[in-house]
Amino acid sequence: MTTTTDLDPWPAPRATGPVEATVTLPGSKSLTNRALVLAALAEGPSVVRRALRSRDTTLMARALTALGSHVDTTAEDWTVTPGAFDRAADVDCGLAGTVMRFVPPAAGLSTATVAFDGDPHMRTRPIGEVLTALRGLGVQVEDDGRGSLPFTVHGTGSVPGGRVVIDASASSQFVSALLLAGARYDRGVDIVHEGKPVPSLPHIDMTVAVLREHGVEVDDSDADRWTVAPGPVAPVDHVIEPDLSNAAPFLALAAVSGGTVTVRDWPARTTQAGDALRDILTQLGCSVSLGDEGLTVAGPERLSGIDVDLHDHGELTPAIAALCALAGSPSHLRGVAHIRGHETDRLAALATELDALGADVVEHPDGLSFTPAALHGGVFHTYADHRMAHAGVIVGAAVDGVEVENVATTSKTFPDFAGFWSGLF
Ligand SMILES: O=C(O)C1=C[C@@H](OP(=O)(O)O)[C@@H](O)[C@H](O)C1
Ligand SMILES: C=C(OP(=O)(O)O)C(=O)O
Repeated sequence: MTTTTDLDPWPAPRATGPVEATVTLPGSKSLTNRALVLAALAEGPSVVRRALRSRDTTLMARALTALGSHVDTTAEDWTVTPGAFDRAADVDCGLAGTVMRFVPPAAGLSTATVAFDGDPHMRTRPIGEVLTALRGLGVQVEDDGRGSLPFTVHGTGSVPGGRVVIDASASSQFVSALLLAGARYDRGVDIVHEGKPVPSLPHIDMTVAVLREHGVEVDDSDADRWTVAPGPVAPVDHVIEPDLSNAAPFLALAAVSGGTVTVRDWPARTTQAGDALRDILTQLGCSVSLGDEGLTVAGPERLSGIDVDLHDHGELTPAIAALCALAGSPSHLRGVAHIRGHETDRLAALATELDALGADVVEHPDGLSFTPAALHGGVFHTYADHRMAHAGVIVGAAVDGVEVENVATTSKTFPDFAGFWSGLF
């Protein structure tokens, strides 16, 4: 008897001609999980419309429910009714950076003990700076001294708050985490970053924007400093934008097939890092236009190589790297040392997997460079990383015989990605 499992290599669909498609994509992970946390800290019920229903957001809903909120995810629009954080809880962070970083500062407000753990790889992702900062703000945190999962927050019902200095060069989420709960701390929070530049700054801008929607007073007028005034968090009726980072493989499909793909509901103004795709795809030689129907990308006959700093939008690196491996001239992707701490060491994983398919790729401490080479088929390993799977299917659309191992790992941020993707060919 033959059995298949989710881990078995999945033959990636090959585009045999230009792909023409218009797609409606699921909601943003980053916006959904911020909306859920702030709704749970608010003074009354909130609605999260077009919430992303995926592993990361389900884990967030469960974590906030475990703390004491009521999160109803049965309908398409989710409702959050805040409740007292008064029960002992075990929080499963899975592989979600947003759950591991955003929930502990909220758990500090609980009157009970909250224990955190996650997937095996999650125990290697950085969190120590947040735990140290929380202790500085008056939260009792117990860990084994390694500054990683598992750890326990012993809530006392209130957090003094105040000023804290943090090195957020490993992840912007360290800052977002402290900002999200800050208004509920007795003295608010005053966060100062000291260290190498903070990556993914648009994600901190997103946190500030969502806080302001909830009526929270935030001052971000000085570089590397953010203050949140103590005060109530107002309930909000959120409408979640489509996930623009998850748009990358779909727009890339137009890029590699010489086709045309439109992503509906692309916001005219947004704090999502994925909006940078408009500029990056233009540099790669695509024609990009934002109109009433959405964002439309038309692929060129041959992609041009690029030299770009992805420090602000590192989560786009896997998809962009796949395009660079297929381009007709050399590329250099820089400024993304921090993505070695993402779902996997993405620079090492991309270099290994693209090299195995014939790419001429060099791994640098903070990026990757590519020289044009003919790619061939083979198994593309994904290291339980949804965006590695995106890189694999992009190459597979352009090259015969690419098989993507554990394509189901895409469920982190996209329900039934493989089914949706196959429907476009
Ligand atoms: O706050 C967020 O929602 C995110 C921030 C970024 O993290 P880093 O700053 O760790 O890159 C980004 O890469 C991640 O996908 C989502
Ligand atoms: C880095 C990512 O996720 P996380 O929220 O787990 O950090 C990502 O989605 O690319």
